[in-house]
Amino acid sequence: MTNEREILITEVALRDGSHAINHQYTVEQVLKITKALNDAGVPFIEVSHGDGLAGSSLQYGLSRTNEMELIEAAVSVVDKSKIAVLLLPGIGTLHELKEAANLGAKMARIATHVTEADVAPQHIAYAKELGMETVGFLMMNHMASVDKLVEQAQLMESYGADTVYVVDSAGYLLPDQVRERIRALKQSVGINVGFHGHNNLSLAMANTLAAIDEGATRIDGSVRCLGAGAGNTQTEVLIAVCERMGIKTGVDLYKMMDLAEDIVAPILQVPQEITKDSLTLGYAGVYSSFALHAKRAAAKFGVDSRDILIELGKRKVVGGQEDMIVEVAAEIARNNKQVTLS
Ligand SMILES: CC[C@H](O)CC(=O)C(=O)O
Ligand SMILES: [Mn+2]
Repeated sequence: MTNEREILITEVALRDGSHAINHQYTVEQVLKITKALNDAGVPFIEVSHGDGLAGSSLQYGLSRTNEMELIEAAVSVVDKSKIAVLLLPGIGTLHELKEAANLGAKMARIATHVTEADVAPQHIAYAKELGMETVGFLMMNHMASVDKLVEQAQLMESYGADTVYVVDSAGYLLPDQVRERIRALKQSVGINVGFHGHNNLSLAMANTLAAIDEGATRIDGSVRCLGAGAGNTQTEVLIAVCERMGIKTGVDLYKMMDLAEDIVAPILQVPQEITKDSLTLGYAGVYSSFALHAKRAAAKFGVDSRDILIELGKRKVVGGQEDMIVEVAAEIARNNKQVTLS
């Protein structure tokens, strides 16, 4: 790998990490974590419901605290870092985008399924109008060919996105696949290229390093790994690895380690690790945020959650189709019963 690289980290524990704690963040926790991230020098801190602005619902999980209160709290303690928000068109609307911008959010990450960038132009244009930096966040990246990805990234660029991300929502991609994708984007778009990994196959760090090596400069990390499924690339570890490799992040390693150990670890109800469910997500190519829903459906219908996830992978279910989880669980339970009876 070449040295003298510089990357800008977006910390996602206060958004993707919200999945890991059932969207139970309090204002006090957000204040403490954001202040520590700001002091450590993290450039961007994303704060939203795990499924983006307005995600709080029975379908996606109810937030304990209104996310606008969390955004306001985060903004109140930063003097260096910028607060980012995630928005999935169809879940969040221009209304929430405006509210977040009015509270002081400076970056809007507009997330679409990897083949559906064309639902984003209105949101990207409005975020720009509100003076925000914009990101086109192409989720479930493994579900499109490299050519399709390039086409969709070019659409994001044409809508005015400042950055386009390869989002490995399922933690399914292998390092060579990440390389191929980032390389193709670097050759075909003129905007920043970013990478967001999930650790379901224990490849988040390897994939992130492959992305950086191919020229990705916007990188997502999550302190103590807090994120959907097995979590994201662990920020404090990434900082240490980047220091060893001569890649500049501008983030203070000791401060990040202290934040992880003293503030974030005690919030976790269970340690963030690769469980049989998160491993199955990565193996089957399923949306990381489906893990907890599948676990609940498995308990309700008395079936193995891995069978549900494997079936969801076969059906190529995407974000927004959470209702399919219960349907699949019920179907597996019916089939199991028939086998027992026959
Ligand atoms: C539902 C939004 C999703 O969690 C966004 C994301 O982080 C991903 O696709 O990995
Ligand atoms: Mn994610």
